[in-house]
This record gives sequence, structure tokens and C-alpha cells, in this order.
Amino acid sequence: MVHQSSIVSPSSVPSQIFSSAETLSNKLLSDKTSSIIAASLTAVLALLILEQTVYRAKKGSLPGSRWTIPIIGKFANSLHPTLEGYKRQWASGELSALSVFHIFIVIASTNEYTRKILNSPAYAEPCLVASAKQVLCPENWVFLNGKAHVDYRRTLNSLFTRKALAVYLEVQDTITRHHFALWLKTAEEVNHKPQSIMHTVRYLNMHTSLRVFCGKHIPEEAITIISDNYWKITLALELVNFPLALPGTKVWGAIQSRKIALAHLENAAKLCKEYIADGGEVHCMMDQWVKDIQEAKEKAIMDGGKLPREFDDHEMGLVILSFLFASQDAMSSGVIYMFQHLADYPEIMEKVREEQRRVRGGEYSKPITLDMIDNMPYLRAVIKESLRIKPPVTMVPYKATKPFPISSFYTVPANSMVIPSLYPSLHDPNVYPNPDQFLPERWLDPESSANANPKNYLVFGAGPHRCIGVEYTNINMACVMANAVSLMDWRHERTPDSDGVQMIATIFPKDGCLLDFTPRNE
Ligand code: HEM
Repeated sequence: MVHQSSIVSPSSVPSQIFSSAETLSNKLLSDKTSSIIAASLTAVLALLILEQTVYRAKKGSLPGSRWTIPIIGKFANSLHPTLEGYKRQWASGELSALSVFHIFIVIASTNEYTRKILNSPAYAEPCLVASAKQVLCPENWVFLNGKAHVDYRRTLNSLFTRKALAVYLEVQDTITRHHFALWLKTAEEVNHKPQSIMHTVRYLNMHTSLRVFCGKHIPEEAITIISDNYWKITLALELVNFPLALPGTKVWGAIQSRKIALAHLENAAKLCKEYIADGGEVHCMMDQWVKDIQEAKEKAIMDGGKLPREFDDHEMGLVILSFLFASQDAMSSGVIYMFQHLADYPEIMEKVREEQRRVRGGEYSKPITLDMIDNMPYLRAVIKESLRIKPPVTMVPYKATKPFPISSFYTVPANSMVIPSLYPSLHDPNVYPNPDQFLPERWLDPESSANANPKNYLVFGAGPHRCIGVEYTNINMACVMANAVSLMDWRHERTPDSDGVQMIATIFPKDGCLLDFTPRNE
């Protein structure tokens, strides 16, 4: 008997051969797939082990998680930073470590380490945030270092002389009064229901900055467009962003906004040059800049000396962009907290008003001058204290350009981010007793520990990159607050979030600071 299965018809032979071949090839394929999967898994595992090994080698003995979350590290924390989170990080050690998207980060919490980073240009340079070069353009002067930076900055210092600041103050005063009139009108329209001042102050600030920087060389509608778009730049200022600037990401949005702003700034530079060449007077920063160059050129031609450096429209646009970038969020934060502090401390508000009466003799419609501000020591102490207690910039990310022996026991690896923290120095109880209390008087006593330790007052940083706009900021804040206390009353609706802090590039009250304004008829 022949087993059924052994009967092989001629026609079934090839199909049997094929099916066996198929089985064989499937087997081979599945073997190949399995080996590819196995190899891939091994490679991934090796990379993960390497990632952890590199992280642990870089971290050395510093406090910080023993393991880093694969690939993204502490990305989630950097997306939603909180002051409480940073306070915990600062409390964990004088130097502490973390990693985000393979960027190794060392955070310094003490005054000594912070100042060391800020004053070591041979080892570290500011990188602002990881996306800053994409947003501000890599060729922006703020990314220069060493001698090139010092030389460039020297030419820009002439934009912040007392003479130039007096011109800007006229603009600041006019625009501030214009905005306050709008605020009072809006307050009536909303039946005096307190409103968040987050965006109203930001708009006041942007309007002031653009008119001070570019004067009439920028049209009114461009100011609204730049202001509306600028928020996208603010939102992209995270310590570390998603690494690729793909459409839809925050960094991509910020780059589009920068393109819009820069086009307007370059055009303003072009118009300004034509205006000064036609014999125009100085009314803004760009005018001052172009006029300085024109005068230096004329002098050089007369004396046969060296011709001054010229700046093309793109370069001028980038400098103004860097000023907008540096000031918009920080100044808004500073001004918003001033409004909140004065509302919450009525006895301090009253002293500020007393000083205004004395200096301005009740003539509040007269523009504020630099001499008047010089005679307002109490207001200046209030501004100093408000910026201390709520420093707009809590940290300034730097990048180690080479291995940086920051202490006898630790060297920051090259290409790491190394972050000096400003906040802890400004809340050091040994220098500022009751550090969380708003006490402007601590600045009025020449013997106070606050005045005896200027190295702790790091609101504007320190070293070669210390803020170029310090005087500009103090004058603008004085102008805004002197006019505010004289022309308006305001009521703060306190909420459970009023004392909470939200970090969006700089710091703001968590509830946006809800205020109602009424005119003041003194
Ligand atoms: C409340 C307001 C402001 C605060 C708290 C502030 C704070 C700072 C801080 C902390 C730095 C980094 C310093 C460092 O690395 O040591 C800085 C740099 C800078 N700030 Fe300001 N700033 C303010 C307003 C302004 C304004 C109004 C301008 C321009 C008009 C400005 C222009 C700059 C520039 C250009 C730099 C970089 C300087 C350089 O790299 O040489 N800032 N600022």
C-alpha cells in the first residue's frame, strides 16, 4: 500500500519545490529579521549604557540624579520650570548636575561660583538658552567673546551716555503717559473689574523700546505686528528646546517672528541713515548711532585720522534685535512686580508719592528729566529692592568652551552648559536680612549689609557681559513708576496665586497681577 502522501503527480513537483523554497526563505528571512532586531537592540542597549556612563563620568561627585532619563533627560522639567524646582536644585549643592537632550548642565548656586563663571571668559561664554543662536542669528554680536566682544561693545556704549539717555527719557515719558491714558479708559470700559497687566505692560514696553531705539523710522503698525509676534520668541526661550526647529515647534515660531521683526529693524536703519544724511536731529538711539559715526567720519577726514567702523542695515538691525531680546521680558517682569509691590505695600507707595510731590512740586504734566530722577533716592531704592526680591533673570546660561576647572574638586566638561544662578545671591540672608521682605530702606542706609556687599547684587549679571542697559532700565522704570504713582491709583485683586511665580523666560506673578486703575487728581 502506498501511502497517499507519497503519491507525487508530475505537476505537483514544482509547487512542492517552490513551497519548500518559500519555507526556507521565510526561515532565512525571519532569521535575518531576528538578527537585525537583536543587533539593533544590542546597539540601542549599548548606546543607553554609553549615555549613562558618559553622564555619570561628567557628573563625577556632583549632586544630581544617579541616572539620566534616556535620550530626553530632564526635558519635561525644563518645559515647565518652576522657581520651587530651581530652589530645590540650588539647595542640592553649590554645584549640581543634570542632563537634558544630551546637553550636560552644571548649575552653580553660590555667589562665589556664579561670579567665577561670569568672570571667566577664557573658559565660558554666554549661550543665553540653547535656541538663542537660531532665534537671534548666529552672527549677532551678543555671541562674540573675548577681544572681539569688548571692541564691539565699546562702540555700543556710546548709545547709553547720559546725553543719549536724556533724549530717550523724553520718548519714554510721552509713551508712558499715552499708555496710562489707555489703561484708564480700558478700566472704565470693563467697569473697573481688575485685569491682568501681563500683556498691557508688555505692549507698553515694546512700544517704548521700539520708539526709543528706532524713533519715527518704524511705522506704528509695525510696532503692533512686532509686539504681537514677539510673544512667540518669549515662549521659545526655554533652557533647552526640542532639538529640531521643525514647523510647528516653538523655536520655528520664534524664527518666523524674528524674521518679521528684523525686516522692520533693517528698514528702520536704512531710513535713519537717509534722515541723518539729510541733516536730521537726534531723536532716538539709531539717530544717535548714525550721527556719532557721521561726526567721527567728518573729523577723521579733517584730521587725516582713522575712519570709524561702519555698520550695515543688517548689522544695525541685529543689534537692536539683541536689545529688544534682552529687554522685553526682563523689563516687563520688573515693571509688573513694581506695580504689584507698590499696591501691596501702601506705606511704601505713600513715601514714593511724598517724594514725587517734593521733586515735581505737583506739576505732574511736566515731562520727567534726568535731574528729577537724580533727586528721587527713595524711588530708586524701591526699584532696586523690587528687582532684588523678584529678579527678572534668575539664571544666565553659559557654555564651557573648554574644560573649566571651576573648583579644586570639579572640572566642568567642555561644551557643557554651566549656569550661574543670580537668585540665591539676591536672597542671601547674611547680606539681606529677611530676604523675602520688601524693604527699600535697606538701600538707604550706607552702612547696611546690602550696601556693604555690592557683589551680591547680581540683578544685571557681572563681568564682561554685564547688562549694557542697566542705566537705561533704571531710568525707564523710574519714569514709568513716577508717572504711575502721580497720575493713577490702582487696586490689586489678590488671589491665591498672587505670590506664586510663573517662569516664562523671566518671572511673573502666577495670576498675571490683576489691577484696576482710576485717575488720580492730586
Ligand atoms: C529689568 C531689566 C533688565 C534686566 C534684569 C537685565 C539683566 C541682564 C542680565 C542678567 C544680563 C546677563 C549679564 C551677564 O551675562 O553677566 C544682561 C545682558 C544684557 N542686557 Fe540686560 N537686563 C535688563 C534690561 C536690558 C535693556 C533695557 C537692554 C537694552 C537696552 C539690555 C541689554 C542687554 C544686553 C545687550 C546684554 C548682553 C551684554 C553683553 O553680552 O555684552 N538689558 N541683562
